[in-house]
Amino acid sequence: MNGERGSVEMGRDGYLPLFETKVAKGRILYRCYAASVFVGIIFIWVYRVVHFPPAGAQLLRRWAWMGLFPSELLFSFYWFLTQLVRWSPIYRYTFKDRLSQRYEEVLPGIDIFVCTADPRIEPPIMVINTVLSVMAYNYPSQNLSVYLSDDGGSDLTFYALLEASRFSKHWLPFCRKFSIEPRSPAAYFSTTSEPPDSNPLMAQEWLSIKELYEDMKNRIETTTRLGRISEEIRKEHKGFLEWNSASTRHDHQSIVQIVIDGRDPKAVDSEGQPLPTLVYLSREKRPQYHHNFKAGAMNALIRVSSKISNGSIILNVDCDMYSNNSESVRDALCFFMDEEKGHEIAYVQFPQCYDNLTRNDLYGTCFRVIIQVELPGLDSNGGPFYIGTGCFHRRVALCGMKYDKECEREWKKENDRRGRESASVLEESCKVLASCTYEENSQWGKEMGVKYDCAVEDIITGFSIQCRGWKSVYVNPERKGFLGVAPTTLLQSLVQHKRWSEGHLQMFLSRHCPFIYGHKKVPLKLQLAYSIYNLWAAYSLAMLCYVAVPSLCLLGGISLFPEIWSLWVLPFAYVIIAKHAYSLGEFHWYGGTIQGWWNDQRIWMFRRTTSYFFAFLDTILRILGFAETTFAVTAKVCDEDVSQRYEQEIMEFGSPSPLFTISATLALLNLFSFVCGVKRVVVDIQIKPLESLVLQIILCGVLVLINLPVYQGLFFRKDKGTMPTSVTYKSVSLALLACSIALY
Ligand SMILES: O=c1ccn([C@@H]2O[C@H](COP(=O)(O)OP(=O)(O)O[C@H]3O[C@H](CO)[C@@H](O)[C@H](O)[C@H]3O)[C@@H](O)[C@H]2O)c(=O)[nH]1
Ligand SMILES: [Mn+2]
Repeated sequence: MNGERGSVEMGRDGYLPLFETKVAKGRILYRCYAASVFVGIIFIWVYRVVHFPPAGAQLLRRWAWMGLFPSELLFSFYWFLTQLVRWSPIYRYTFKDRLSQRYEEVLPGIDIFVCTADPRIEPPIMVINTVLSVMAYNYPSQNLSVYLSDDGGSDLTFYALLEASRFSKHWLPFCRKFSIEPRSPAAYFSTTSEPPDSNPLMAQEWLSIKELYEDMKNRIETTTRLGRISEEIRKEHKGFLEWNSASTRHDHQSIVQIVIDGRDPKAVDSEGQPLPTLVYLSREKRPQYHHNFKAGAMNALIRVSSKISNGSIILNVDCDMYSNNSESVRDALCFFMDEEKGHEIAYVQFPQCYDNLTRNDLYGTCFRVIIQVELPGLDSNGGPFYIGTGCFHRRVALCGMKYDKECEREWKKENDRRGRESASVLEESCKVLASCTYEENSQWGKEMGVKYDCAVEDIITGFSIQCRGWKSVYVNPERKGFLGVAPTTLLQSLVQHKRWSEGHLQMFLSRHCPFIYGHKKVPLKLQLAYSIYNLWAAYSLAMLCYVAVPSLCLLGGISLFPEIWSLWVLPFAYVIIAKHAYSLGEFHWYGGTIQGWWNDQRIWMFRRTTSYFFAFLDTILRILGFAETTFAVTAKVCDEDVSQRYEQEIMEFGSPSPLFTISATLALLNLFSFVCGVKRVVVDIQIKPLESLVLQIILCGVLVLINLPVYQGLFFRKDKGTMPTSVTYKSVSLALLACSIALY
């Protein structure tokens, strides 16, 4: 995987940098390939122009041509952009031993934000596992503060956090003593299910800590199932008084509870070592105020934390993204504290990885190629984007400050930042900072903090930081920094992509468009790289055209591609084969299976024809004022049988959704066309027209192959995850309708 180490950067004047950057190898070969494909693409364009059906020709054929050609142009543009990020990817490596030699005594304060929104689909036990994993970083506890933002405003989550604070007194020493990984108890006990025999001392403690954990887990899960906090528990902490009978998720005052006050000399673990500060925050919610989803939560966190601990580095994780590597903080600091380049870095992004992936990754969630090629490519083009989780920020940059060469950070002054106010006074004053009215007539959500009014608040925020002159870096250490929960059903995955592609398109069409907002502020190649993702939704039209038009024309015997014996076939064949062979090679090189690649192709087709298409429509509607930005939170739990099918890599349809109707209709349409095309070959044996339809028959055949799971879901499966009958009826009728229109 790390075969791509190229030139090594050396420090000048004996100065040893805290990180190094290596350029990917084998680029010459790659560039030759890219150039040859490019030539092929040009030939395809020429073919399309030269063979444009003349005015007298079939009208349908002209129309189809006018659909295909722009689609091909769009695909070519997309291909061109994706080559830009492959041109010279770079990889970063850190020197943590140098960091601790130079800076161990003056390490900066780190504030860690964990966001949760709904205790039903983000179970409190999962949330606190993430909290515990970040409390247990290999980092001085007095410099670490963990904030849990609960947009669900749930006393169940608060209760779980209290339990976690007690458990942490034993968990943190255990992690420290035996240097275990990962430090989320759930993840640790699932990877290490037996006490290690090699170390009898550890085995003893392992058993007792496991028992403590299981007890806590049972208590939390019982309470969560019950759905309310018993009177006895209520008496245990003053915090519960913040919930009264009138408060609901969408209507309650701000709640700030400093569960562990790191300044308190009594806040120590079972070995007398200090504990990190731990804060529960649920910002005020009122029906008449828009809460701006996760962006709103982040901004409340930024303000509240500035009052309590004011760490100069902020780490932000989603509630399912536990820390899988206790060294990540130090990895990130190697960038920020590097004497030569550190002062210009605004954020350090880790990839978003998952711990519940199956071997062939049916829903293509792991983004293998994006994580291992495109993000390193973005890094070399001007900096990766901020992807909302697993990202370390410099506080001032996140708050809206412009990069300024003059203002290099003095890390040494950081440590005497703590105020003397008591915890309860702090709690009261923080409530104001987390209130609905605080942001009225302010720059929050605009020039300060995380930006509002975009479904991908993270991307747009990161981009504006880059436009203010800051750099960002991407780091993907051997041991993954963070692991989360990937969606386990097709619908969840498609809905997530709808949100993303919609947000991206929204960004492209807003004043934050990379080409406008970024003009002269970031390199052109970075603007182009953002457009790859910004235009996801727009490519849906090209894809829809390509999966429907040639098949429909096949039914009517209308030819859209060169005859099989013509030389014009060559560029088509070359481009298609070379592109896919390369993509398969790339996928495999970075550890994917062949089946995984095939699944990936399928899911991209689904996304483009459904999620991105709906995102496109919704964006247009929103611009016209008919729809609002929403944020459908991805579920992190599912039923037993759903998760079993997920493990077996059986595609989950289950619930009726217009997204499924589209993909099923397209799948059936291709099936009918393919059958009809093959019938022409076998029964009619008309050689001449056949020759001009061969490419269409092949295309259609490939589409049928890739859609096999859809036919299974429509007709052959009996389990609960099959296609709902309503979808089957709708799609069959729609496909038949389309076919009959094409035939007559
Ligand atoms: O009103 C809200 C909605 C969501 N969240 C939290 O935001 C996080 C991300 O939500 P999730 O449903 O898991 O979305 P994903 O699609 O997995 O999230 C990715 O994409 C989002 C933007 O679309 C980013 O905000 C996320 O950080 C990024 O991981 C979760 O921790 C939620 O609890 C809130 O705090 N408040
Ligand atoms: Mn998520």
